[in-house]
Amino acid sequence: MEAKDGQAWLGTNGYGSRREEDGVCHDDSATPVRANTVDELHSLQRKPQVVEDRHRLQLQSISASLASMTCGIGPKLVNGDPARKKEMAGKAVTHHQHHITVPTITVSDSDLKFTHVLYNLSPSELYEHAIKYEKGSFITSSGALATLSGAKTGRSPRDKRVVKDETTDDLWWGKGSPNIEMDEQTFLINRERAVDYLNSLDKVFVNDQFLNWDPNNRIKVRIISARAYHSLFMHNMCIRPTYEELENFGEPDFTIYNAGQFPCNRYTHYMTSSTSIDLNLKRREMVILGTQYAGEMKKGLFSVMHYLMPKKQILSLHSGCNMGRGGDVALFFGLSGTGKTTLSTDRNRILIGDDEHCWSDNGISNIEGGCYAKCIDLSQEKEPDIWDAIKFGTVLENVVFDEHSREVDYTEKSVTENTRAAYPIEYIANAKIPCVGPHPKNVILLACDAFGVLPPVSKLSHAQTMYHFISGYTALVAGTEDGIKEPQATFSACFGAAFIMLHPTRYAAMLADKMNKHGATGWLVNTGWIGGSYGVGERISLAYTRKIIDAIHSGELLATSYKKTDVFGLDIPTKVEGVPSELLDPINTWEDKDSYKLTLLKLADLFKRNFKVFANYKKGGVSDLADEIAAAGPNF
Ligand SMILES: Nc1ncnc2c1ncn2[C@@H]1O[C@H](COP(=O)(O)OP(=O)(O)O)[C@@H](O)[C@H]1O
Ligand SMILES: C=C(OP(=O)(O)O)C(=O)O
Ligand SMILES: [Ca+2]
Ligand SMILES: [Mn+2]
Repeated sequence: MEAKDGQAWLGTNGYGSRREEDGVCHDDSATPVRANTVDELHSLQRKPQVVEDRHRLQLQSISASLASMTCGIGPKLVNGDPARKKEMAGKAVTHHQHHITVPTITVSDSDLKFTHVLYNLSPSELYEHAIKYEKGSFITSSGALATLSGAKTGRSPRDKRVVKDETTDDLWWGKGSPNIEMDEQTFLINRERAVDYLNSLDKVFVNDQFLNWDPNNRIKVRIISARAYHSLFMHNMCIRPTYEELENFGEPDFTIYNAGQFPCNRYTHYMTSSTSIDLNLKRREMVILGTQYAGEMKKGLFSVMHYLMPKKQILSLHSGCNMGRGGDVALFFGLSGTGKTTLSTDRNRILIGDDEHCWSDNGISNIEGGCYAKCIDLSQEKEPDIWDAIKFGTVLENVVFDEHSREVDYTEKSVTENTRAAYPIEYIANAKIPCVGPHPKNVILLACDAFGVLPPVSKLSHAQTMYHFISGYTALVAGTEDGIKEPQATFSACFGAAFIMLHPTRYAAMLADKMNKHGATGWLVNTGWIGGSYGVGERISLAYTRKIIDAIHSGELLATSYKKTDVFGLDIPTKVEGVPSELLDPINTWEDKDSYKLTLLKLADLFKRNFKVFANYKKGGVSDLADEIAAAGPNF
């Protein structure tokens, strides 16, 4: 390129302000930076945090949390990133080097080291830690943080243990219960293992946050973990304190020690694998060993709420919740994968929460501050709001993406089918903040029936609502890798047997009472198969299910005409706006009518057998209703 052309080019590309009178190019159009070295320049970039006494108090409180049970004194803690220490060396900037030391006679090497505390970091800081130190962390094309949860890509309910002592006598123990017992001593052994592991690290992440948007029944939780992924996940999923709230946080009501990278010791009593999730309600602590699946923390805290809230006559619910513009609230119960998150996230309604709620005398409140959506086969067209929520700050677990463009392929199951996105609830455009609402008008029970015999929608009597709530049915198709399989029926009491702490009838009695008092209507919606079981039929389209849900919300379905089905005795509408009427009765969509009847009876039999244990249960407060509820199940 010739000089002349070069000058002409210079003059038109935006650098026109360069002075060239003396023939020399001066690069002085802007004020120069006040720095003599690159390091000095970099130190200008970040505004230091103001040192306050609260840092010292927080460190003391965290040190107490991390104290070993045997020596009773917490580790030496330093606020801030260990990597910044070297950078700051020899500088006057000591704001990140606040530490606490307890005068002791050092008897072990671990007393000589410092552990850095990364306290309530921002998403930006957590991204940087994840990307720098945690293999498998990447920024996707939409700005989300892609992470890997390691060997476990789902929860491990068989490894959950609950300490049995005088405070937990009234829990649900024994057959069918999710609460596998453990003694206090074993809990302390696992706790010590987790604490030693965390203290052996250079740095730990600490989140101090809240649960429950009902200000009168809010609890303070502390999560101590070793991964930025875990800290960002909980930042998104719990309620984020304001600066002032954090300043006055004080001591937590409940603490999680997440040492998920480190296994439990299989020689320890009660251990049946290298994973253990241990809940101690008296100590108000949970220990996680041997699993990095982040959902374990979220659902672990949910178990705690299932214990604490009913004590205050507040019903804890494994349900999604949204509200119409006119203030009508709907609950969506259902087991994993049945549509709580998908259907509570609705363009035309305000989202209160996707998974965990409380129903008190004042109405509904979300327990969490975020949502945890399944991402498998996610599409922008079908689920635009969830799609748009997957942006900077969102944790994307176990997804597969293009190495170069970082576009996520949501159809890809090579890591797991349980791919997930965790995002703060305000990432959904029409979220209700604070996440509270009035008493529900509709209670929708979701079942993904892969047998394809339950109607797409039925209106439930009061007794039927209780029957199906206690049954907690869904049927999914087991692992895809072994080819086509029979649908697997699952019955999970209260649509959340893995999380409830008291006998199911206790929650059912409260639900019956509240629905009665506030005049809520129960519905059963099958988000699963039509036209045959898995392998023959197909899953009902999300578009049709949304039409059905719209008709429930609008009141259209209360006004329409109904007919009763055989066997299950369900009332099904003859017409739903926007849904072909022949779909509404499953017998119409099955080509092989004999096979339909056999499958229907088979499912009814599974329901009957499952319900036997509850039919005779007289202890929980619904005993007077027991016969009526049992009679509301299938008859054949
Ligand atoms: N008709 C339907 N209704 C609801 N969800 C459906 C339907 N068809 C397919 N799906 C898919 O099923 C999954 C439901 O999962 P999700 O809403 O996360 O369940 P939950 O929150 O109850 O665990 C989503 O991936 C959704 O796209
Ligand atoms: C996070 C979970 O909940 P869900 O699938 O109901 O969203 C889970 O069961 O691990
Ligand atoms: Ca969900
Ligand atoms: Mn859920």
